[in-house]
Amino acid sequence: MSTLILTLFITSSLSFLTYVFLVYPRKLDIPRVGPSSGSLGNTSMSYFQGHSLELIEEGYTKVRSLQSQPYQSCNLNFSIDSVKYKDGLYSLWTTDMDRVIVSAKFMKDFMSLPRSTVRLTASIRHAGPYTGMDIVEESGLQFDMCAGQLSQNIGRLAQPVFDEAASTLHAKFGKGENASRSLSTPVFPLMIELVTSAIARAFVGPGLCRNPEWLSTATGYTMDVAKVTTDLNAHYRVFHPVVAPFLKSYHEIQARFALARELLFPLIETRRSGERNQHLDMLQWLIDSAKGPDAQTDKIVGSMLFLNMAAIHTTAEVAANVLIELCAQPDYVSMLRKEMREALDEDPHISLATLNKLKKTDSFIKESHRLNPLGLMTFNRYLSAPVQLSNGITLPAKTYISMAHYPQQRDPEFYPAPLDFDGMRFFHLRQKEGKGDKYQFASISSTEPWWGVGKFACPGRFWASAQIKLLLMAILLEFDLGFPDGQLEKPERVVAGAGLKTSVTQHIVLKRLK
Ligand code: HEM
Repeated sequence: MSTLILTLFITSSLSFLTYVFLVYPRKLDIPRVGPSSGSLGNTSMSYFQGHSLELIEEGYTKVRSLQSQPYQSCNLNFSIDSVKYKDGLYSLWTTDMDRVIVSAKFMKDFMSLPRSTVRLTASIRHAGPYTGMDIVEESGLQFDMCAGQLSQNIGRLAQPVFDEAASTLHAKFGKGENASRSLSTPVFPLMIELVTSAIARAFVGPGLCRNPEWLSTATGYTMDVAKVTTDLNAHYRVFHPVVAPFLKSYHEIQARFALARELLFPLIETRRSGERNQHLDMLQWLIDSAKGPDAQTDKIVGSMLFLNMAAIHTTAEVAANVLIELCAQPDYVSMLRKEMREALDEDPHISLATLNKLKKTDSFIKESHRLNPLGLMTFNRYLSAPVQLSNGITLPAKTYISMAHYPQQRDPEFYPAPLDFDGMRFFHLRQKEGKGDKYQFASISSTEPWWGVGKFACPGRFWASAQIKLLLMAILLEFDLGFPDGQLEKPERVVAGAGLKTSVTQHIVLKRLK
Protein backbone atom coordinates (compact mmCIF):
# COMPACT_ATOMS: atom_id res chain seq x y z
CA MET A 1 0.00 0.00 0.00
CA SER A 2 2.76 2.43 1.01
CA THR A 3 4.59 1.62 -2.27
CA LEU A 4 1.41 2.47 -4.19
CA ILE A 5 1.03 5.79 -2.36
CA LEU A 6 4.70 6.62 -2.95
CA THR A 7 4.38 5.73 -6.66
CA LEU A 8 1.27 7.91 -7.01
CA PHE A 9 3.01 10.76 -5.19
CA ILE A 10 6.11 10.57 -7.39
CA THR A 11 4.04 10.30 -10.60
CA SER A 12 1.90 13.30 -9.62
CA SER A 13 4.93 15.40 -8.68
CA LEU A 14 6.74 14.57 -11.90
CA SER A 15 3.71 15.34 -14.04
CA PHE A 16 3.16 18.60 -12.15
CA LEU A 17 6.74 19.66 -12.91
CA THR A 18 6.33 18.59 -16.54
CA TYR A 19 3.11 20.53 -16.68
CA VAL A 20 4.67 23.69 -15.24
CA PHE A 21 7.61 23.38 -17.59
CA LEU A 22 5.69 22.51 -20.73
CA VAL A 23 2.32 24.21 -20.64
CA TYR A 24 2.18 26.84 -17.96
CA PRO A 25 1.11 30.08 -19.69
CA ARG A 26 3.95 32.43 -20.43
CA LYS A 27 3.66 36.18 -20.08
CA LEU A 28 2.81 37.91 -23.33
CA ASP A 29 1.66 41.50 -23.56
CA ILE A 30 -1.59 40.99 -25.48
CA PRO A 31 -5.24 41.30 -24.41
CA ARG A 32 -7.17 38.38 -22.95
CA VAL A 33 -10.73 37.38 -23.69
CA GLY A 34 -12.54 35.49 -20.93
CA PRO A 35 -11.17 34.45 -17.58
CA SER A 36 -7.65 33.26 -16.87
CA SER A 37 -7.32 29.75 -15.57
CA GLY A 38 -6.20 28.71 -12.13
CA SER A 39 -2.60 27.61 -11.61
CA LEU A 40 -3.46 24.00 -12.53
CA GLY A 41 -5.01 24.92 -15.89
CA ASN A 42 -8.57 24.14 -16.96
CA THR A 43 -10.88 21.14 -17.13
CA SER A 44 -14.10 20.49 -19.03
CA MET A 45 -15.92 22.16 -16.11
CA SER A 46 -14.26 25.43 -17.15
CA TYR A 47 -16.01 28.61 -18.30
CA PHE A 48 -14.78 28.08 -21.86
CA GLN A 49 -16.55 24.74 -22.29
CA GLY A 50 -19.99 26.33 -21.95
CA HIS A 51 -19.23 29.78 -23.39
CA SER A 52 -16.80 29.09 -26.22
CA LEU A 53 -18.82 30.67 -29.03
CA GLU A 54 -19.57 33.74 -26.96
CA LEU A 55 -15.86 34.19 -26.14
CA ILE A 56 -14.73 33.63 -29.70
CA GLU A 57 -17.28 36.06 -31.10
CA GLU A 58 -16.27 38.60 -28.49
CA GLY A 59 -12.62 38.14 -29.47
CA TYR A 60 -13.43 38.46 -33.15
CA THR A 61 -15.47 41.64 -32.87
CA LYS A 62 -12.73 43.14 -30.76
CA VAL A 63 -9.72 41.99 -32.74
CA ARG A 64 -11.08 43.12 -36.08
CA SER A 65 -9.40 46.24 -37.37
CA LEU A 66 -11.74 49.14 -38.17
CA GLN A 67 -14.78 47.53 -39.68
CA SER A 68 -16.61 48.71 -42.73
CA GLN A 69 -19.58 46.43 -42.20
CA PRO A 70 -21.00 44.90 -39.04
CA TYR A 71 -20.26 41.32 -38.21
CA GLN A 72 -23.48 39.27 -38.18
CA SER A 73 -23.52 36.76 -35.41
CA CYS A 74 -25.64 33.68 -35.90
CA ASN A 75 -26.54 33.23 -32.30
CA LEU A 76 -25.50 36.33 -30.43
CA ASN A 77 -25.98 40.04 -30.65
CA PHE A 78 -22.74 41.86 -30.12
CA SER A 79 -22.53 45.58 -30.41
CA ILE A 80 -19.17 46.50 -31.84
CA ASP A 81 -18.30 49.04 -29.27
CA SER A 82 -14.61 48.50 -29.24
CA VAL A 83 -11.72 48.01 -31.61
CA LYS A 84 -9.40 47.63 -28.69
CA TYR A 85 -7.43 44.64 -30.00
CA LYS A 86 -6.54 46.11 -33.37
CA ASP A 87 -3.48 43.97 -33.92
CA GLY A 88 -5.59 40.83 -34.06
CA LEU A 89 -4.11 38.75 -31.26
CA TYR A 90 -5.59 37.77 -27.95
CA SER A 91 -5.18 35.12 -25.32
CA LEU A 92 -7.93 32.64 -24.55
CA TRP A 93 -8.00 29.78 -22.06
CA THR A 94 -9.75 26.86 -23.71
CA THR A 95 -10.62 23.54 -22.11
CA ASP A 96 -7.18 22.12 -22.64
CA MET A 97 -4.68 24.95 -22.98
CA ASP A 98 -4.05 28.67 -23.00
CA ARG A 99 -3.93 29.74 -26.65
CA VAL A 100 -3.00 32.85 -28.54
CA ILE A 101 -5.75 33.38 -31.08
CA VAL A 102 -4.12 34.60 -34.27
CA SER A 103 -6.12 36.32 -37.00
CA ALA A 104 -5.96 35.54 -40.73
CA LYS A 105 -3.61 38.40 -41.50
CA PHE A 106 -0.80 36.70 -39.56
CA MET A 107 -1.05 33.38 -41.38
CA LYS A 108 1.66 34.42 -43.84
CA ASP A 109 4.08 34.76 -40.91
CA PHE A 110 3.89 31.00 -40.31
CA MET A 111 4.01 29.83 -43.92
CA SER A 112 7.74 29.39 -44.37
CA LEU A 113 8.34 27.78 -40.98
CA PRO A 114 9.17 24.07 -40.77
CA ARG A 115 6.69 21.55 -39.40
CA SER A 116 9.00 21.02 -36.41
CA THR A 117 8.54 24.69 -35.37
CA VAL A 118 4.77 24.91 -35.93
CA ARG A 119 3.68 21.55 -34.54
CA LEU A 120 0.33 19.79 -34.56
CA THR A 121 -1.46 19.70 -31.20
CA ALA A 122 -3.61 16.65 -31.90
CA SER A 123 -1.63 14.67 -29.35
CA ILE A 124 -2.17 17.11 -26.49
CA ARG A 125 -5.80 17.83 -27.43
CA HIS A 126 -6.63 14.13 -27.68
CA ALA A 127 -4.72 12.75 -24.70
CA GLY A 128 -1.90 11.41 -26.90
CA PRO A 129 -0.05 9.17 -24.45
CA TYR A 130 -3.27 7.37 -23.49
CA THR A 131 -4.96 7.18 -26.89
CA GLY A 132 -2.11 6.55 -29.33
CA MET A 133 -2.57 10.02 -30.82
CA ASP A 134 1.02 10.84 -29.91
CA ILE A 135 1.95 9.07 -33.14
CA VAL A 136 1.61 12.46 -34.89
CA GLU A 137 4.45 13.77 -32.75
CA GLU A 138 6.65 10.82 -33.59
CA SER A 139 6.19 10.53 -37.31
CA GLY A 140 5.37 12.43 -40.48
CA LEU A 141 4.62 9.16 -42.29
CA GLN A 142 0.84 9.63 -42.16
CA PHE A 143 1.14 13.10 -43.65
CA ASP A 144 3.45 11.86 -46.41
CA MET A 145 1.21 8.93 -47.37
CA CYS A 146 -1.89 11.13 -47.68
CA ALA A 147 -0.15 14.00 -49.46
CA GLY A 148 1.72 11.54 -51.71
CA GLN A 149 0.38 8.14 -52.68
CA LEU A 150 -3.25 8.60 -51.63
CA SER A 151 -3.70 11.94 -53.41
CA GLN A 152 -1.88 10.65 -56.50
CA ASN A 153 -4.09 7.56 -56.73
CA ILE A 154 -7.52 9.18 -56.38
CA GLY A 155 -8.30 8.53 -60.04
CA ARG A 156 -7.42 4.81 -59.82
CA LEU A 157 -9.32 4.32 -56.58
CA ALA A 158 -12.43 6.30 -57.54
CA GLN A 159 -14.39 3.51 -59.27
CA PRO A 160 -13.67 0.71 -56.73
CA VAL A 161 -14.42 3.06 -53.84
CA PHE A 162 -17.66 4.20 -55.48
CA ASP A 163 -18.64 0.53 -56.02
CA GLU A 164 -17.94 -0.28 -52.38
CA ALA A 165 -19.99 2.65 -51.05
CA ALA A 166 -22.84 1.92 -53.49
CA SER A 167 -22.91 -1.74 -52.49
CA THR A 168 -23.04 -0.82 -48.77
CA LEU A 169 -25.87 1.61 -49.51
CA HIS A 170 -27.85 -0.99 -51.49
CA ALA A 171 -27.47 -3.55 -48.71
CA LYS A 172 -28.62 -1.00 -46.13
CA PHE A 173 -31.55 0.12 -48.28
CA GLY A 174 -32.55 -3.47 -49.02
CA LYS A 175 -32.75 -4.28 -45.30
CA GLY A 176 -34.77 -1.21 -44.28
CA GLU A 177 -36.89 -0.43 -47.38
CA ASN A 178 -40.58 0.02 -46.57
CA ALA A 179 -43.74 -0.49 -48.66
CA SER A 180 -43.41 2.91 -50.34
CA ARG A 181 -39.88 1.95 -51.51
CA SER A 182 -38.20 4.38 -49.17
CA LEU A 183 -35.88 4.22 -46.18
CA SER A 184 -35.81 6.57 -43.22
CA THR A 185 -32.50 6.44 -41.37
CA PRO A 186 -30.33 8.75 -39.22
CA VAL A 187 -28.10 10.59 -41.69
CA PHE A 188 -24.87 10.94 -39.70
CA PRO A 189 -24.63 7.23 -38.78
CA LEU A 190 -25.46 6.39 -42.41
CA MET A 191 -22.58 8.56 -43.57
CA ILE A 192 -20.25 6.95 -41.02
CA GLU A 193 -21.19 3.55 -42.44
CA LEU A 194 -20.66 4.58 -46.07
CA VAL A 195 -17.44 6.49 -45.43
CA THR A 196 -16.05 3.61 -43.36
CA SER A 197 -16.70 1.10 -46.11
CA ALA A 198 -15.24 3.42 -48.76
CA ILE A 199 -12.15 4.25 -46.67
CA ALA A 200 -11.65 0.59 -45.83
CA ARG A 201 -11.51 -0.21 -49.56
CA ALA A 202 -8.82 2.46 -50.03
CA PHE A 203 -6.91 1.72 -46.83
CA VAL A 204 -6.83 -2.07 -46.44
CA GLY A 205 -8.00 -3.32 -49.85
CA PRO A 206 -10.64 -5.85 -50.92
CA GLY A 207 -9.34 -8.63 -48.66
CA LEU A 208 -10.24 -6.97 -45.35
CA CYS A 209 -12.57 -4.12 -46.28
CA ARG A 210 -15.79 -6.05 -45.63
CA ASN A 211 -14.62 -7.72 -42.43
CA PRO A 212 -17.11 -6.51 -39.78
CA GLU A 213 -14.44 -6.58 -37.06
CA TRP A 214 -12.18 -4.34 -39.10
CA LEU A 215 -15.02 -1.95 -39.93
CA SER A 216 -15.98 -1.60 -36.28
CA THR A 217 -12.32 -1.19 -35.32
CA ALA A 218 -11.83 1.55 -37.92
CA THR A 219 -14.78 3.62 -36.65
CA GLY A 220 -14.68 2.56 -33.00
CA TYR A 221 -11.15 3.86 -32.46
CA THR A 222 -12.29 7.48 -32.97
CA MET A 223 -15.03 7.02 -30.39
CA ASP A 224 -12.55 5.44 -27.98
CA VAL A 225 -10.20 8.42 -28.39
CA ALA A 226 -13.09 10.80 -27.74
CA LYS A 227 -14.17 8.88 -24.62
CA VAL A 228 -10.69 8.76 -23.07
CA THR A 229 -10.17 12.46 -23.85
CA THR A 230 -13.55 13.42 -22.35
CA ASP A 231 -12.91 11.35 -19.24
CA LEU A 232 -9.45 12.82 -18.75
CA ASN A 233 -10.53 16.39 -19.48
CA ALA A 234 -12.77 16.26 -16.44
CA HIS A 235 -9.51 16.32 -14.45
CA TYR A 236 -6.57 18.71 -14.44
CA ARG A 237 -3.88 17.56 -16.83
CA VAL A 238 -1.41 17.13 -14.02
CA PHE A 239 -3.52 14.23 -12.68
CA HIS A 240 -3.96 12.41 -16.00
CA PRO A 241 -1.16 9.87 -15.42
CA VAL A 242 -2.76 8.89 -12.14
CA VAL A 243 -6.37 8.87 -13.36
CA ALA A 244 -5.92 7.15 -16.75
CA PRO A 245 -5.20 3.59 -15.53
CA PHE A 246 -8.47 3.61 -13.58
CA LEU A 247 -10.66 4.62 -16.53
CA LYS A 248 -12.92 2.07 -18.22
CA SER A 249 -12.44 3.98 -21.48
CA TYR A 250 -8.66 3.56 -21.20
CA HIS A 251 -9.02 -0.21 -20.92
CA GLU A 252 -11.44 -0.23 -23.83
CA ILE A 253 -8.98 1.56 -26.09
CA GLN A 254 -6.25 -0.91 -25.11
CA ALA A 255 -8.59 -3.73 -26.16
CA ARG A 256 -9.19 -1.92 -29.46
CA PHE A 257 -5.43 -1.79 -30.13
CA ALA A 258 -5.16 -5.50 -29.38
CA LEU A 259 -7.92 -6.35 -31.87
CA ALA A 260 -6.41 -4.05 -34.52
CA ARG A 261 -3.08 -5.84 -34.15
CA GLU A 262 -4.77 -9.23 -34.39
CA LEU A 263 -6.47 -8.20 -37.65
CA LEU A 264 -3.57 -6.41 -39.30
CA PHE A 265 -0.48 -8.37 -38.23
CA PRO A 266 -1.15 -11.42 -40.48
CA LEU A 267 -1.96 -9.20 -43.44
CA ILE A 268 1.21 -7.14 -42.93
CA GLU A 269 3.32 -10.31 -42.65
CA THR A 270 1.79 -11.75 -45.84
CA ARG A 271 2.30 -8.51 -47.71
CA ARG A 272 5.90 -8.24 -46.51
CA SER A 273 6.73 -11.65 -47.90
CA GLY A 274 5.03 -10.95 -51.24
CA GLU A 275 5.95 -8.72 -54.13
CA ARG A 276 5.98 -4.97 -53.61
CA ASN A 277 3.45 -2.66 -55.26
CA GLN A 278 0.90 -5.41 -55.76
CA HIS A 279 -1.79 -3.69 -53.76
CA LEU A 280 -3.30 -0.30 -54.36
CA ASP A 281 -4.06 0.67 -50.77
CA MET A 282 -2.80 2.62 -47.78
CA LEU A 283 -1.57 -0.44 -45.92
CA GLN A 284 0.77 -1.33 -48.78
CA TRP A 285 2.07 2.24 -49.06
CA LEU A 286 2.78 2.29 -45.34
CA ILE A 287 4.60 -1.06 -45.53
CA ASP A 288 6.65 0.06 -48.55
CA SER A 289 7.51 3.54 -47.27
CA ALA A 290 8.03 3.20 -43.51
CA LYS A 291 11.66 3.40 -42.41
CA GLY A 292 13.36 2.94 -39.02
CA PRO A 293 10.98 2.91 -36.03
CA ASP A 294 8.00 3.71 -38.29
CA ALA A 295 8.44 0.28 -39.90
CA GLN A 296 7.75 -1.65 -36.68
CA THR A 297 4.57 -3.63 -37.20
CA ASP A 298 3.01 -2.04 -34.12
CA LYS A 299 3.72 1.42 -35.49
CA ILE A 300 2.09 0.58 -38.81
CA VAL A 301 -1.03 -0.49 -36.92
CA GLY A 302 -0.90 2.81 -34.97
CA SER A 303 -0.57 4.78 -38.21
CA MET A 304 -3.55 2.96 -39.70
CA LEU A 305 -5.70 3.72 -36.67
CA PHE A 306 -4.62 7.37 -36.69
CA LEU A 307 -5.44 7.68 -40.38
CA ASN A 308 -8.89 6.19 -39.85
CA MET A 309 -9.43 8.63 -37.02
CA ALA A 310 -8.33 11.56 -39.22
CA ALA A 311 -10.45 10.42 -42.14
CA ILE A 312 -13.75 8.84 -41.11
CA HIS A 313 -15.73 11.04 -38.72
CA THR A 314 -14.50 14.25 -40.35
CA THR A 315 -15.56 13.21 -43.85
CA ALA A 316 -18.79 11.63 -42.62
CA GLU A 317 -19.82 14.75 -40.71
CA VAL A 318 -19.11 17.03 -43.66
CA ALA A 319 -21.08 14.68 -45.95
CA ALA A 320 -23.97 14.51 -43.46
CA ASN A 321 -24.13 18.32 -43.36
CA VAL A 322 -24.22 18.42 -47.17
CA LEU A 323 -27.17 16.00 -47.21
CA ILE A 324 -28.98 18.00 -44.53
CA GLU A 325 -28.49 21.17 -46.62
CA LEU A 326 -29.81 19.32 -49.69
CA CYS A 327 -32.90 18.25 -47.75
CA ALA A 328 -33.41 21.85 -46.64
CA GLN A 329 -32.94 23.15 -50.21
CA PRO A 330 -34.25 20.40 -52.49
CA ASP A 331 -34.07 22.58 -55.64
CA TYR A 332 -30.36 21.85 -55.81
CA VAL A 333 -30.85 18.09 -55.96
CA SER A 334 -31.83 17.89 -59.63
CA MET A 335 -29.13 20.42 -60.59
CA LEU A 336 -26.36 18.33 -59.00
CA ARG A 337 -27.81 15.05 -60.31
CA LYS A 338 -27.84 16.49 -63.84
CA GLU A 339 -24.18 17.49 -63.50
CA MET A 340 -23.27 13.98 -62.36
CA ARG A 341 -25.21 12.33 -65.20
CA GLU A 342 -23.54 14.57 -67.78
CA ALA A 343 -20.10 13.74 -66.40
CA LEU A 344 -20.88 10.01 -66.59
CA ASP A 345 -22.40 10.28 -70.07
CA GLU A 346 -18.98 11.34 -71.34
CA ASP A 347 -17.29 8.34 -69.69
CA PRO A 348 -19.17 5.86 -67.48
CA HIS A 349 -15.95 4.76 -65.74
CA ILE A 350 -15.43 7.12 -62.79
CA SER A 351 -12.01 8.73 -62.87
CA LEU A 352 -10.34 11.89 -61.62
CA ALA A 353 -11.59 13.64 -64.75
CA THR A 354 -15.17 12.69 -63.82
CA LEU A 355 -14.77 14.16 -60.35
CA ASN A 356 -13.16 17.33 -61.70
CA LYS A 357 -16.23 17.93 -63.86
CA LEU A 358 -18.47 18.17 -60.77
CA LYS A 359 -17.92 21.90 -60.25
CA LYS A 360 -21.44 22.69 -59.02
CA THR A 361 -21.33 19.78 -56.61
CA ASP A 362 -17.94 21.00 -55.37
CA SER A 363 -19.35 24.49 -54.82
CA PHE A 364 -22.34 23.14 -52.91
CA ILE A 365 -20.10 21.05 -50.63
CA LYS A 366 -17.85 24.05 -49.97
CA GLU A 367 -20.76 26.37 -49.15
CA SER A 368 -22.22 23.76 -46.83
CA HIS A 369 -18.87 23.44 -45.06
CA ARG A 370 -18.40 27.21 -44.85
CA LEU A 371 -21.59 27.49 -42.84
CA ASN A 372 -21.25 24.16 -41.02
CA PRO A 373 -17.58 23.79 -40.08
CA LEU A 374 -16.52 21.01 -37.74
CA GLY A 375 -15.32 23.36 -35.03
CA LEU A 376 -14.81 26.96 -34.04
CA MET A 377 -11.05 26.93 -34.44
CA THR A 378 -8.45 25.73 -36.88
CA PHE A 379 -4.65 25.91 -37.31
CA ASN A 380 -4.22 24.52 -33.79
CA ARG A 381 -0.47 24.54 -33.41
CA TYR A 382 2.33 24.59 -30.85
CA LEU A 383 5.40 26.75 -31.40
CA SER A 384 8.60 24.98 -30.49
CA ALA A 385 10.65 28.14 -31.18
CA PRO A 386 9.89 31.88 -30.97
CA VAL A 387 8.06 33.31 -33.99
CA GLN A 388 8.12 36.99 -34.83
CA LEU A 389 4.91 38.28 -36.37
CA SER A 390 4.64 41.04 -38.95
CA ASN A 391 3.31 43.46 -36.31
CA GLY A 392 6.60 43.11 -34.40
CA ILE A 393 5.22 40.94 -31.59
CA THR A 394 7.22 37.79 -30.91
CA LEU A 395 5.29 34.75 -29.81
CA PRO A 396 7.59 32.86 -27.45
CA ALA A 397 8.47 29.18 -27.77
CA LYS A 398 5.89 26.88 -26.11
CA THR A 399 2.97 29.08 -27.20
CA TYR A 400 -0.18 27.33 -28.39
CA ILE A 401 -1.88 29.15 -31.26
CA SER A 402 -5.21 28.78 -33.04
CA MET A 403 -7.20 30.68 -35.58
CA ALA A 404 -10.86 31.22 -34.63
CA HIS A 405 -12.25 30.84 -38.14
CA TYR A 406 -15.94 30.37 -37.32
CA PRO A 407 -16.82 34.09 -37.08
CA GLN A 408 -14.75 34.87 -40.17
CA GLN A 409 -16.97 32.63 -42.29
CA ARG A 410 -19.94 34.79 -41.28
CA ASP A 411 -18.29 38.12 -41.92
CA PRO A 412 -19.60 40.27 -44.81
CA GLU A 413 -16.08 41.55 -45.37
CA PHE A 414 -15.24 38.10 -46.74
CA TYR A 415 -18.58 36.86 -48.07
CA PRO A 416 -21.48 38.98 -49.34
CA ALA A 417 -24.71 38.04 -47.52
CA PRO A 418 -22.71 35.63 -45.39
CA LEU A 419 -25.62 33.94 -43.65
CA ASP A 420 -27.47 33.16 -46.89
CA PHE A 421 -26.80 29.67 -48.19
CA ASP A 422 -25.75 30.09 -51.82
CA GLY A 423 -24.82 26.66 -53.14
CA MET A 424 -23.40 28.18 -56.34
CA ARG A 425 -21.38 30.91 -54.54
CA PHE A 426 -18.03 29.32 -55.34
CA PHE A 427 -19.11 27.98 -58.74
CA HIS A 428 -19.79 31.57 -59.85
CA LEU A 429 -16.45 32.77 -58.46
CA ARG A 430 -14.69 30.03 -60.45
CA GLN A 431 -16.35 31.22 -63.68
CA LYS A 432 -14.35 34.46 -63.55
CA GLU A 433 -11.35 34.69 -65.84
CA GLY A 434 -8.22 33.07 -64.42
CA LYS A 435 -10.08 31.69 -61.37
CA GLY A 436 -11.03 28.27 -62.76
CA ASP A 437 -8.74 26.40 -60.36
CA LYS A 438 -9.50 28.52 -57.32
CA TYR A 439 -12.35 28.35 -54.78
CA GLN A 440 -12.48 24.55 -54.84
CA PHE A 441 -13.58 22.66 -51.77
CA ALA A 442 -10.04 21.30 -51.35
CA SER A 443 -8.37 24.70 -51.86
CA ILE A 444 -6.65 26.34 -48.92
CA SER A 445 -6.17 29.97 -48.02
CA SER A 446 -6.07 32.06 -44.87
CA THR A 447 -9.65 33.14 -45.48
CA GLU A 448 -10.85 29.55 -46.11
CA PRO A 449 -8.84 27.79 -43.44
CA TRP A 450 -10.97 24.77 -42.60
CA TRP A 451 -8.22 22.37 -43.70
CA GLY A 452 -5.61 24.29 -41.73
CA VAL A 453 -3.33 26.72 -43.50
CA GLY A 454 -0.13 26.48 -45.53
CA LYS A 455 1.93 23.56 -46.72
CA PHE A 456 1.12 21.38 -43.69
CA ALA A 457 -2.65 21.72 -43.95
CA CYS A 458 -4.74 18.53 -44.04
CA PRO A 459 -2.98 16.20 -46.52
CA GLY A 460 -6.17 14.14 -46.96
CA ARG A 461 -8.25 17.00 -48.32
CA PHE A 462 -8.15 15.96 -51.98
CA TRP A 463 -9.22 12.49 -50.98
CA ALA A 464 -11.95 13.82 -48.67
CA SER A 465 -13.30 16.03 -51.43
CA ALA A 466 -13.28 13.16 -53.94
CA GLN A 467 -14.90 10.80 -51.49
CA ILE A 468 -17.77 13.11 -50.61
CA LYS A 469 -18.48 13.50 -54.32
CA LEU A 470 -18.44 9.71 -54.79
CA LEU A 471 -20.88 9.27 -51.90
CA LEU A 472 -23.18 11.96 -53.27
CA MET A 473 -23.10 10.24 -56.66
CA ALA A 474 -23.99 6.89 -55.06
CA ILE A 475 -26.98 8.54 -53.37
CA LEU A 476 -28.27 11.12 -55.87
CA LEU A 477 -28.00 8.92 -58.95
CA GLU A 478 -30.37 6.36 -57.42
CA PHE A 479 -32.43 8.14 -54.79
CA ASP A 480 -34.43 11.22 -54.00
CA LEU A 481 -33.97 12.55 -50.54
CA GLY A 482 -35.70 14.70 -47.97
CA PHE A 483 -36.44 15.27 -44.30
CA PRO A 484 -39.10 13.09 -42.68
CA ASP A 485 -42.70 14.25 -43.37
CA GLY A 486 -43.56 17.50 -41.64
CA GLN A 487 -39.98 18.65 -40.99
CA LEU A 488 -39.06 21.93 -42.66
CA GLU A 489 -36.19 23.25 -40.58
CA LYS A 490 -32.63 22.01 -40.31
CA PRO A 491 -31.59 20.61 -36.94
CA GLU A 492 -29.54 22.87 -34.66
CA ARG A 493 -25.83 22.16 -34.44
CA VAL A 494 -24.51 22.10 -30.90
CA VAL A 495 -21.43 23.93 -29.64
CA ALA A 496 -19.37 22.20 -26.94
CA GLY A 497 -15.99 23.72 -26.16
CA ALA A 498 -14.14 24.19 -29.43
CA GLY A 499 -16.34 21.63 -31.20
CA LEU A 500 -19.48 22.09 -33.25
CA LYS A 501 -21.56 18.93 -33.49
CA THR A 502 -24.01 17.72 -36.11
CA SER A 503 -27.18 16.00 -34.89
CA VAL A 504 -26.73 12.25 -34.61
CA THR A 505 -30.48 11.60 -34.58
CA GLN A 506 -31.58 13.63 -37.62
CA HIS A 507 -33.24 11.27 -40.12
CA ILE A 508 -33.02 11.40 -43.88
CA VAL A 509 -35.61 9.73 -46.12
CA LEU A 510 -34.20 8.07 -49.26
CA LYS A 511 -36.69 7.17 -51.97
CA ARG A 512 -35.73 5.11 -54.99
CA LEU A 513 -35.90 7.10 -58.24
CA LYS A 514 -38.52 5.89 -60.72
C1 HEM B 1 -13.69 16.79 -44.70
C2 HEM B 1 -12.89 16.06 -43.97
C3 HEM B 1 -11.64 16.55 -43.31
C4 HEM B 1 -11.39 17.71 -42.66
C5 HEM B 1 -12.35 18.88 -42.44
C6 HEM B 1 -10.01 17.66 -42.21
C7 HEM B 1 -9.36 18.67 -41.52
C8 HEM B 1 -8.08 18.57 -41.03
C9 HEM B 1 -7.41 19.61 -40.28
C10 HEM B 1 -8.02 20.96 -39.91
C11 HEM B 1 -6.19 19.15 -39.96
C12 HEM B 1 -5.11 19.90 -39.16
C13 HEM B 1 -4.29 20.74 -40.10
C14 HEM B 1 -3.48 21.82 -39.44
O1 HEM B 1 -3.46 21.95 -38.22
O2 HEM B 1 -2.80 22.55 -40.16
C15 HEM B 1 -6.05 17.82 -40.51
C16 HEM B 1 -4.94 17.04 -40.38
C17 HEM B 1 -4.81 15.80 -40.96
N1 HEM B 1 -5.71 15.18 -41.79
FE1 HEM B 1 -7.53 15.90 -42.31
N2 HEM B 1 -9.46 16.48 -42.61
C18 HEM B 1 -10.42 15.77 -43.29
C19 HEM B 1 -10.28 14.54 -43.90
C20 HEM B 1 -9.11 13.83 -43.92
C21 HEM B 1 -8.94 12.59 -44.63
C22 HEM B 1 -9.99 11.91 -45.49
C23 HEM B 1 -7.67 12.17 -44.37
C24 HEM B 1 -6.95 10.94 -44.87
C25 HEM B 1 -7.31 10.23 -45.87
C26 HEM B 1 -7.04 13.15 -43.51
C27 HEM B 1 -5.75 13.07 -43.02
C28 HEM B 1 -5.18 13.99 -42.18
C29 HEM B 1 -3.87 13.81 -41.57
C30 HEM B 1 -2.94 12.61 -41.76
C31 HEM B 1 -3.64 14.94 -40.79
C32 HEM B 1 -2.41 15.21 -39.92
C33 HEM B 1 -1.35 15.83 -40.77
C34 HEM B 1 -0.02 15.95 -40.09
O3 HEM B 1 0.48 14.95 -39.54
O4 HEM B 1 0.53 17.06 -40.13
N3 HEM B 1 -7.95 14.15 -43.27
N4 HEM B 1 -7.21 17.51 -41.18
